[in-house]
Amino acid sequence: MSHKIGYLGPKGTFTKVAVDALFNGEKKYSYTTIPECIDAVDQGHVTYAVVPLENAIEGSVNLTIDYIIQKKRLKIIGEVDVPIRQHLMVHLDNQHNWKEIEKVYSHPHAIAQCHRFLHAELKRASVEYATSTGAASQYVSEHPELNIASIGNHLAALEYGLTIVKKDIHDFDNNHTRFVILHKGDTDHSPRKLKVKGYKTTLMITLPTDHPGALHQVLSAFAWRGINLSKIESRPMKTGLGNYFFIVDIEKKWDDILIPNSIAELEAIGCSIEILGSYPYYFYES
Ligand SMILES: O=C(O)C(=O)Cc1ccccc1
Repeated sequence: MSHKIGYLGPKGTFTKVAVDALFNGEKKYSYTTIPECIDAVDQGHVTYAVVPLENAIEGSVNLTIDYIIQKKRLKIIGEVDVPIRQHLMVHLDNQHNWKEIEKVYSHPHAIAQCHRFLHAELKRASVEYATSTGAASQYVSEHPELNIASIGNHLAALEYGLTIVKKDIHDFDNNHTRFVILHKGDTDHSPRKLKVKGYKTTLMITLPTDHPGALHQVLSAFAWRGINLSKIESRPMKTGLGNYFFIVDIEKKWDDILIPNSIAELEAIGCSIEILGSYPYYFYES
């Protein structure tokens, strides 16, 4: 059976690279923004959505985390970590005057990954944020009369017929992004192309306000059970300055003993816990 999969599009985005690596022969639907992708799963227009979650240089994609948390019925059911190479591209008509580019278009994370390059080589250019690197590249292809460039991957250049004028402009070599598959509920029937590398469980933990040392107790509940954490991050609750929740990634598949017991221990001190998913992460192969 073929499934419908939504992704952050249009053509030529990094998310499209991730979705093509994960799924074979499924129907893929492009959405312009991350919230639109997530809504499409929530409302049943697609069965799965693939969205970026975290970048090695820029950190979390807050829009994704905050929006998943609002739509708590969705679960993370898989993850792939994709290497990210950023290139500067222009319309063919502008390939010889790219050093005089006036505006650079891209997704905010792509811009953030190339700050040093932009500061050193394109000081006079202003930055224009787009919903994705694909959307930025499409805009550049449609406006040959403007002296503008986009930042994106080589597929975007191919898809939109743009010329890459400077390759590998990301500031740090080890540039990777985690993409996650979201689904309503835990049952997952779609076949994946990639081999499983390991398992993670992602929790959202809200601390009690009247309990000194609560974060320390959260960490020790996992530590004394020998459970490894691969990420801990605080996000504002949006209820006032100083109110946070924590996103914790555990390097472990859901089990019937260790994880439930650590959660019970944390609930006993007044923490509230949401399970955002317990899922395999895959080896990336292009
Ligand atoms: O805009 C894209 O192509 C995306 O898929 C989001 C993104 C942007 C920068 C790095 C990784 C993912």
